[in-house]
Amino acid sequence: MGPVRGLLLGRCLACRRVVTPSLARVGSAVRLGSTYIDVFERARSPSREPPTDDDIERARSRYQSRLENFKGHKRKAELRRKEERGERLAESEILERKGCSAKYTAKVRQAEDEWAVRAESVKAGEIQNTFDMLEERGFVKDITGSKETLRELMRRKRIGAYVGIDPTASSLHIGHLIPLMPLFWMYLHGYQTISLVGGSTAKIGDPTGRLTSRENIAGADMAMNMVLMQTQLKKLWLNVEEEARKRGFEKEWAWERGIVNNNAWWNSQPMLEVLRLVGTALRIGPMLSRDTVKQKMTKGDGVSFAEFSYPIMQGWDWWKLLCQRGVQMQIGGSDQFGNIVAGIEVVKAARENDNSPTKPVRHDEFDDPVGFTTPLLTDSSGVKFGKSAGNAIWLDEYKTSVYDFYGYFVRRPDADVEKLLKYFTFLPLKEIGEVMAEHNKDPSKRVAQHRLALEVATFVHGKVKAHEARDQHLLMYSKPKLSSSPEQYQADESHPVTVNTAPRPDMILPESLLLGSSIAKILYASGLARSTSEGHRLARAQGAYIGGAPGRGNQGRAMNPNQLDFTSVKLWYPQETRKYLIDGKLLILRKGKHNIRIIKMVSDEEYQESGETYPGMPGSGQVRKLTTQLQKLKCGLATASEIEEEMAKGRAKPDETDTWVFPEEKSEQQLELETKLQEEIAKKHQEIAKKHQEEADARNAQDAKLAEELDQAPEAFEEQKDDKSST
Ligand SMILES: Nc1ncnc2c1ncn2[C@@H]1O[C@H](COP(=O)(O)OP(=O)(O)OP(=O)(O)O)[C@@H](O)[C@H]1O
Ligand SMILES: N[C@@H](Cc1ccc(O)cc1)C(=O)O
Repeated sequence: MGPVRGLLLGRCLACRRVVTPSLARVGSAVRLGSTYIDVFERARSPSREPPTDDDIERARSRYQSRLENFKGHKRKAELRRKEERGERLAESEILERKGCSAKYTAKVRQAEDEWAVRAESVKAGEIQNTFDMLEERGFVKDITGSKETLRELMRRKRIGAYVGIDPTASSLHIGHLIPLMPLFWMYLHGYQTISLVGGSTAKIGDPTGRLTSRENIAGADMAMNMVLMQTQLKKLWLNVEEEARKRGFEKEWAWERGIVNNNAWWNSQPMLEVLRLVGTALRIGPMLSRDTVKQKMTKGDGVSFAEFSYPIMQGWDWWKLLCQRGVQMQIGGSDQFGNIVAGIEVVKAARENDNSPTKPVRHDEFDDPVGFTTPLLTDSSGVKFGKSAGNAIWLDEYKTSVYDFYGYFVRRPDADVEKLLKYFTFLPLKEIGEVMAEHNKDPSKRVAQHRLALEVATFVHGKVKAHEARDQHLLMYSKPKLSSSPEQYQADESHPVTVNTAPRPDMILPESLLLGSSIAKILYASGLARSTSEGHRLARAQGAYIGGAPGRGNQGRAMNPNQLDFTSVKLWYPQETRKYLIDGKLLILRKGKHNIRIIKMVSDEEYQESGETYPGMPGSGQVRKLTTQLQKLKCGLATASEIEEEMAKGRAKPDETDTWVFPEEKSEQQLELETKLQEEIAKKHQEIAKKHQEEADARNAQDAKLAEELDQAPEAFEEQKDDKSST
């Protein structure tokens, strides 16, 4: 009350007049909250200019904010005392203490209240515990602690969870979906969820379950894998949103999903910090006795120090995610159990040794890190599906076509199909039961397999491609009964590029183009612009982006493959592009959100040998051919019909050397020339038609004249005829 009393009672907040002690005394009922009004009223004096309404309003708001400030201080002190007593602070209280905006804090508080209501409903058995749902669907194999603690934790807290994947290949595969699906389900039930791309861990390579070390991946390939994988994850997350809409999940403000790359911390991580926080606590003995280490040391090619440290790196990721995003849970395939257990040790050690005031505090067992693993998806011979085993079914349609992807699921045996429906689809269990009942009436129809294939293909590749694949399969194996009309496909295709319709992102382009041409030409060649001039416009309007930031110095230092932020493309000199090359050979361009090109630079000879061509390639012929045809037509060297015939031939059998990377996209110049040619042809046709008409008119006129003359003098006509025939 002290400082406030001084402020408020010392001076009237409206007229700024000093309030004398006697005035303050008059307001004996003066209390915080009414102070201003009382003091102000009493400060009014006929000898002074009375304050205006504006003065009063200003004073009122000044008073209000001081009051709030005061209340804030009081509240912060209260929270500090609560923390000192060792009591748990809610997330909103922590934010309040940190001085976060009142609006945001209020939202967090509301989310907490909603979660508390939900937790009570789960306790009362009105809502299913999310853990039970995951277990029912078969996602839980091993748990790191007691099942009851995990259930209770998931009931009480809107915890954060993550799944990590190393970008050691250019695509995800269906094996990855197994630990990702419970993460997606948790998102749909309101938890905070993160998918992590292990840009740094991939450089070391997880030795789990291997006898030989992973091969080093070149910087450019790693950067390409990271971009492709992040793009795929983004696509999956957007399709999860779509599933949520479809299945009636109502999205709340507190739902959180994200993709992070562990480069974000490893790129600037002092080794000393890791050694100090966790290195001192972890014991070599138990680490050496881990199965992976023992197996690889005795039966494989030995264990490098880096491989030995891999679980610590993975655990450090968890610690970082716990500090930054409150991620308390890790999910992985069953081969990850050892790494998850090691991660728990790392997190505990780091928490113990970290002295920073902002570290996540442990109050009880519900603050401990927890994890569970999912079963492994294996092929018919029991081998884990994965890139190392070489049996992966990829999510990238250019590595496994949508048709083959669909086919894989259609071929699943009857005995597995129900389990797979639970793993891979968002269908409620009741609906899965109905599908199975229908299937069991006549298993030869493979109703459940088709449903499974359609659901997964829709989730991964989008509705249009999934239905196309389904229809192709039905056509192949049974009498077609297509339920999806072509209009359905067109409806989606008429949209601009979306995650599910984006063209193939990786391509090659020759060195001479990438290092010797304007960025506008490169945008055109990569299919991101429809012409060089559109490329110009895009660059000028900064509507296209390039991966990373330029290297320093005139020569252009190769870009750091780990820094995959995007910078707006500008109209720079051709030699500037070099600065954006990753590892001297990879260029990443983007237009809009989803239209990405990962361009590998190859020598001109290599490009020529590949037989590829790109829009705007010198001598690729389209524009030249059209110009020649136009000139021929104008100079009368060819007739309109001949040109038309030639054009029709070109359409019916496209010249092999004319196959463009994105043939559906014609350049503006080409379109313009085509239009001109069409106009010219039409003009020629018109001219010919007009000439024919004139000739016909002339002939008709002559005939009419003759007929008239004949009418008048038939004999004369006969004579004329006779004359003609005699000559
Ligand atoms: N076939 C699978 N079944 C279930 N989970 C899998 C499968 N394949 C990978 N995972 C899980 O996906 C996550 C990422 O796996 P990872 O990056 O090691 O891919 P991978 O294809 O298994 O690699 P590799 O075959 O080279 O070991 C891990 O949690 C892993 O357990
Ligand atoms: N080690 C995991 C990937 C991973 C990487 C980093 C993490 O923080 C978590 C998981 C695997 O290879 O399957």
